[in-house]
Amino acid sequence: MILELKEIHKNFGGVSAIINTSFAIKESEIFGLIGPNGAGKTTLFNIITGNYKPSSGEVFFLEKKIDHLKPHKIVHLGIARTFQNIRLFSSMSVLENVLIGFDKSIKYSVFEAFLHLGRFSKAEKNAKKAAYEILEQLNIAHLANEKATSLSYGQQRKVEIARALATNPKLLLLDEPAAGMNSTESDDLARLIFDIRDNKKISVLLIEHDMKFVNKLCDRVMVLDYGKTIFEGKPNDAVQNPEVISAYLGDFNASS
Ligand SMILES: Nc1ncnc2c1ncn2[C@@H]1O[C@H](COP(=O)(O)OP(=O)(O)OP(=O)(O)O)[C@@H](O)[C@H]1O
Repeated sequence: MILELKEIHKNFGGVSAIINTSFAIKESEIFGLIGPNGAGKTTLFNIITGNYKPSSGEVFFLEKKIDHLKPHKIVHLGIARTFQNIRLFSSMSVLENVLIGFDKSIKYSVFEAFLHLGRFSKAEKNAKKAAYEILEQLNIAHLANEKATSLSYGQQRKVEIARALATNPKLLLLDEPAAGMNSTESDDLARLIFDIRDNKKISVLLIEHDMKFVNKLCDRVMVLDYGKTIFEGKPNDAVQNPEVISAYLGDFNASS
């Protein structure tokens, strides 16, 4: 297992956002987290990335217990994420936004950086080359010098994914990656996620409301409702499960 959550509870004051949730993701799996607004999906992401501590329960990444670690340590171990609301640096170019992801792998002294010497310029050159390779894989290398926030919504989401990939993750967490995309963009994104999984052997955990996207992409899904797990299994079975339909999918089934 690449990731394992055991009996997670999370309370915010009087609100139980997550109630006794356990699940595990296998290596090279694409796993979907779905459920209505406020179900606790983003809270689970924040627990996995170390932004929230669970009230109780444990999180293991590649068999190592990580629920007590700070977010930057967890990035170093190999978990990267994107956000529901895109978080790019507006004054920076696409390339510069992606280069931020490489910080953890660049080792040089402040003195070397100041003089643009030795390891600094070598590390900088290597990081730029690797950033271009990622941008090429995502078909946005031609936009490297554009201001990140001048791009279309779909392209900005790709820049966020590029920045996450720059940290060289083993597990990628995507929070509503297809939100706001048209069907051509979301088909393109699905191909990209398959490509990341197949060629880079990165496991993917994603939150998504677009059930067609989830059906196409995910090996397994977990459905949350008010912090409780109401289903875990194949997406095709989820859409036929009565509890899932009444909690979440009524509209989806009626419209498809
Ligand atoms: N920092 C916080 N402080 C207090 N309550 C919080 C906090 N973060 C989340 N919650 C509460 O926890 C519950 C779960 O919220 P969460 O954002 O995880 O849901 P979600 O499934 O990601 O919803 P959405 O699909 O709208 O993003 C909600 O009741 C929310 O108000």
